[in-house]
Amino acid sequence: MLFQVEMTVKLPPTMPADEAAAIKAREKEYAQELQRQGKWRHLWRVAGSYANVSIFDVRDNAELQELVAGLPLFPWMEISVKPLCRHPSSIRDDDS
Ligand SMILES: O=C(O)C[C@H]1C=CC(=O)O1
Repeated sequence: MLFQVEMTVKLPPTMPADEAAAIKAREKEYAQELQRQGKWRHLWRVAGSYANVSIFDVRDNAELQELVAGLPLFPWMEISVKPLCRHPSSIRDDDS
């Protein structure tokens, strides 16, 4: 199942820089591992903001919840999710 996930990161300005850097490093490792596994299919920065638009390819809603809740930055994110299905005019083979 494909989902569009939008994540906006809101770290408190009072968080010490080294703590923020450590969380971001763990986040990067986690995100890259899910990309290698094919579960996090696309990851795009929303220009001009600390936000991304992502496409997840997961078994079901429960797996999406598990993966997203496991993000090291999860406690400081606003997240919105939209379920996707194949567009009838798409010419891409990997859209479903
Ligand atoms: O930077 C972000 O958009 C937040 C998060 C998503 C992947 C990652 O490495 O960090």
